[in-house]
Amino acid sequence: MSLTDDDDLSETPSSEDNKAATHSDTGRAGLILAGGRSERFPTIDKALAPLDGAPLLRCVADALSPAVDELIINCRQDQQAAFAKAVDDDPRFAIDPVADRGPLAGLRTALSATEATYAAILPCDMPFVPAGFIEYLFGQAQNKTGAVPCVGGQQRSLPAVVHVRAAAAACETAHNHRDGGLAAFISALDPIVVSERTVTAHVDAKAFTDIDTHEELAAIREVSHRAEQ
Ligand SMILES: Nc1nc2c(ncn2[C@@H]2O[C@H](COP(=O)(O)OP(=O)(O)OP(=O)(O)O)[C@@H](O)[C@H]2O)c(=O)[nH]1
Ligand SMILES: [Mg+2]
Repeated sequence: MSLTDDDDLSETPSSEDNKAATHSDTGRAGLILAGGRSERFPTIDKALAPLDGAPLLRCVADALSPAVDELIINCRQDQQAAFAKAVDDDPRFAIDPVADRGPLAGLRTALSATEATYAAILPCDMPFVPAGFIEYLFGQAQNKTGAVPCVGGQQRSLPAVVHVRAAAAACETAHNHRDGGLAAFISALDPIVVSERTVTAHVDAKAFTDIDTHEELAAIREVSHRAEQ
C-alpha cells in the first residue's frame, strides 16, 4: 500500500487492507531511539547520564510509559545490558542489525519490532516531554499518517506520533534520498503539524529541549536546582 499526501487512514480500505485492519491492533507503542554514539557527550553514553538522579533514558521511558501500551528501546547490542538496568520497567529491545547507520536506520529497526497501529517516537536525550502531550499527539494522529509539533517556528521531527505502517513506508522513501535522515522521513510521512500556538497552549516550549553536551545538561541541572530553592 502506498500512502500519499491526502491519505486519511479512516477511508474505506481495500479487501487486502481490510485484512490488515482487522489484524490485531496491539494499541500504542513508545519507541525510544538510543543507538547513537554520543560523540558530543564524551566519556559516557548520554542515555545513561544522570538528571536528578535518574539516567536520561529512564526519564524518557517514564515520560512515555503512561501514554503507551508497550515500550521499545532501539540501540546497539553492546548497550542493551546497561539500558535494561537503567530503566524501571521491563522494556523490549530492538537491536540494530548493523550499528551506526544513523537515527533513520534505528527507527526502521524499532518500527519493525512493533505490531501497534500507532507509535510515539522520542530520542533518548529529550527528557521533558510530558506524557500528556504524547497523548495529545496520539489523538491528533488518529486516522492520519502522524502528528509532529511546531516549536520555535519549525516543524520538529521528534517527538512524533506515527502510523506504524505509513512510517515504515516513509522510512523506505527517506532511505532512498541522498541525505535521508529523520527530516526526510517526516517529509515523506507528511504528518499533521500541530501549530505553535496549540503546542504552547499544551506545554512549555522547554519540554522539547534535547541534550547533546555536558554543558547543556549542566545548564538544565542548574535551572532545576534553582527552581527547587
Ligand atoms: N539506532 C541508532 N540511533 C542513533 C544513531 N545515531 C543517533 N541515534 C539516535 O538518534 C537520536 C538523536 O541523535 P543525536 O542527538 O545526534 O545523538 P548521538 O548521535 O548519540 O550524539 P552525537 O554523536 O553527539 O551526534 C539519539 O537518541 C541517538 O541515540 C545510530 O547510528 N543508530
Ligand atoms: Mg548524532
